[in-house]
Amino acid sequence: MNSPSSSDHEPPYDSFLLVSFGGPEGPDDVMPFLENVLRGKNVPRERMLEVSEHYKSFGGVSPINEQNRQLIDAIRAEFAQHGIDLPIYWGNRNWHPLLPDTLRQMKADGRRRAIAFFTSMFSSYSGCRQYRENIAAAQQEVGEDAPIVEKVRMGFNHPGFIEAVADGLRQSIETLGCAADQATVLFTAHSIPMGMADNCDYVRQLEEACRIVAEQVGATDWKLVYQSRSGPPQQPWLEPDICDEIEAIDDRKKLTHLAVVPIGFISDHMEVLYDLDDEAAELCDKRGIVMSRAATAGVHPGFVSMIRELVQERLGMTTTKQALGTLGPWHDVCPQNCCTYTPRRPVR
Ligand SMILES: C=CC1=C(C)c2cc3[nH]c(cc4nc(cc5[nH]c(cc1n2)c(C)c5CCC(=O)O)C(CCC(=O)O)=C4C)c(C)c3C=C
Ligand SMILES: [Fe+2]
Ligand SMILES: [Fe+2]
Repeated sequence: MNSPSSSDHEPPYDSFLLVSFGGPEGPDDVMPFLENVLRGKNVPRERMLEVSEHYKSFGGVSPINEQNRQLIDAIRAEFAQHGIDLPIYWGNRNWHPLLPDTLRQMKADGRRRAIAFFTSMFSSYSGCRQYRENIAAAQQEVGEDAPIVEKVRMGFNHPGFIEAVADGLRQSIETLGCAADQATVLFTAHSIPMGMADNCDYVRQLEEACRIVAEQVGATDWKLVYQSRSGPPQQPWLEPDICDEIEAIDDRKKLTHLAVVPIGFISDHMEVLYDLDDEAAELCDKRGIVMSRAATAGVHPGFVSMIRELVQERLGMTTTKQALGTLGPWHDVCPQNCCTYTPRRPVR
């Protein structure tokens, strides 16, 4: 699915592909989008309808597509500034522009081999293997001479991503008006089923990124929590949920100031706006807790420069691979068993 970065038989890289999740752009898109997201996943129909209401309360428009357009503009400027001459394409898993259409266009434009960036900073089935499967399916659909697509390594511990998250947290703590070592900090990421978490380094990478950010900012009271769980109650997913944790801390020691850092998401899409800015904020309000939600990486210059540096690595324009902390630069090419998903039987 993701062949080695260079070989005598392969054409040179001639394009860049942003691979993302996609989101509805109007009320009529919401249900077909959610059908796409949840195909093959053990998620109750009631949860799908509940999430559809979140989207509909925002006019059926997810901000994710506009955020990706802005990211593409920023990447284009960054590439130009650093002499990277690659046309940029964009394809999604769940909504237009869909990957098969993008690969078809790339083939028509004569593109033969692309460097891809997935909008997921942490390894999981959803953020790694499923995207590679989506690309393989799109290549099949396009047929002979579909472009080869090779992803850059995961950037969870790259200094550019860490800088973007750390800046968001610093700003949040400033808004709260307390010292970094006085703030309670909850880093949050998308919950996933244990059957997915067991087969990838999602939690290990998240814990490491949170630790590095907290250390850079000087935050000592921090914890990684999860949000946006979609499974049936009997199925184990990663815990604790952010709202449960807020209640537990508040019951234990009367929480006054809380910084919430959506480290698991690169932009302010629906799961951030609804689950954090509405639900978690409402809970904090009810309990008299002052909450500040940190900005996501978005188009932070550090984040955009990280994408450019990861591309430069693949182009052979640099021999240095930057990574903070203890895990080192992640693999360029996913091993055979990378990020598999074997759903666990529900506990009865
Ligand atoms: C079994 C796992 C998951 C289910 C079920 C699930 C449902 C679900 N997700 C969204 C919307 C988004 N999810 C996003 C990221 C994301 N989702 C999962 C897992 C499940 N989601 C993971 C592991 C991740 C992080 C990695 C990734 O794929 O990005 C995002 C953000 C995507 C981005 O590019 O930033 C969105 C949006 C919905 C609506 C949904 C259905 C109930
Ligand atoms: Fe999701
Ligand atoms: Fe992987």
